[in-house]
Amino acid sequence: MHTTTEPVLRVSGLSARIGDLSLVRDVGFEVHRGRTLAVVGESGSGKSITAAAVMGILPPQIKAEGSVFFDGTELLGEPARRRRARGGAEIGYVFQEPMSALHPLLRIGTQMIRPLRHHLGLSRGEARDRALELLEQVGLGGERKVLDAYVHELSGGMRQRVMIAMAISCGPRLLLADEPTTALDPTVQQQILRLLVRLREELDLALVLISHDLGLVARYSDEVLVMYDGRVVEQGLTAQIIEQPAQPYTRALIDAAPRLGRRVDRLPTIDRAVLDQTRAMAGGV
Ligand SMILES: Nc1ncnc2c1ncn2[C@@H]1O[C@H](COP(=O)(O)OP(=O)(O)OP(=O)(O)O)[C@@H](O)[C@H]1O
Repeated sequence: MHTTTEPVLRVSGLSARIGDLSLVRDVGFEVHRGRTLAVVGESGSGKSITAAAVMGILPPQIKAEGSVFFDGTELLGEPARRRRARGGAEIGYVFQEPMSALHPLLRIGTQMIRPLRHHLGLSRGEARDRALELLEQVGLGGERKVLDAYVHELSGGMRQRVMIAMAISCGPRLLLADEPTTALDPTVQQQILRLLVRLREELDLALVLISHDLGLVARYSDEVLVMYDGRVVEQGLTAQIIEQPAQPYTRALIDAAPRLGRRVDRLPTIDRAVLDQTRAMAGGV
C-alpha cells in the first residue's frame, strides 16, 4: 500500500453479475510483492467470486466487468485459454477443499508432475526431482511416500501442504489462498498460515489470504479488505483497522473473532442493526 513499486495485482471497479443479480460490486484493491492482503467477510460476501474473477475461473453464466491488472497486463477480457494457462502458472491458487481439488484416483506425484512438465517443459525425471524439492519446501521433507500416495491417505494438513506445493510449483508471483485452513484443527491452521507467510517471504510473492475469520488471519496480514454483501466496506493497514475500525461491521467482526486457541464451531452472529447500517452505507437496498 505504501510502497513505490508497482503492485503485482491491481483490481479496480470489479463487478460480477449473473443476469440482473449483482454478486460483487465495485471491488478494488492492490497487492504488492512481499505483502499479504487478507480479504475477510462473512459467508456470501463475495470473497470467492472476487478470487475467481482474478483467476479467470468464474462460471460462464457469471459476467465480470472492471479491471484485473496483473503484472502489467489486463486480465479481464483475455482469451480463456491464455487465462487458464496463467492461472496455473503465474498465479497460484490454494483451494478451500483439497479433497475436491485433488484427483482421488491419481497418485499425488502424477498430479504434481503434470503441470511441471506442461508449464516448465521438464522431463519426467526432472519433474519428479522438482516435486520432491517442492514437498521439502512445504514441510513434507523429501517424503517419497507422499508422491506415491493417494489423497485419501494423507491427513488434512498434509493435503493442504500438497495443494500449496502445487500452487507454487511453476513460480507464481501471486498466491491466492481461499479459506486455506477452514477444514483444519486450530494448531494445523496456524502451521499452514505460517507456511504461507514463510513462502511469501522466501519466494517474494504477493499473498492474498481469503477468510471469514478476521481473528485468524489478522496476525498474518499487512492489509485487510473487509467485504459485505458483495462490496468493500473497509480497507487499510491491518494494525490500524484492528486498533480503530472505521465501520461498526468491522468492529463486530473483530469482537466476534475467536481468541487464539479457542475453537468456534459456528460463525459469529452479527447484530441485525449493524448489518442494515452496513448495507445502507455500502449503497445496497
Ligand atoms: N456459481 C454461482 N452462481 C450463482 N451465484 C453464486 C455462485 N457462486 C456464488 N454465488 C453467489 O454470489 C455471492 C457471493 O458468493 P461468494 O462465494 O463469493 O461468497 P464468499 O464470501 O466467498 O462466501 P463463502 O465463504 O461461503 O465461500 C453469494 O450471494 C453467492 O450465493
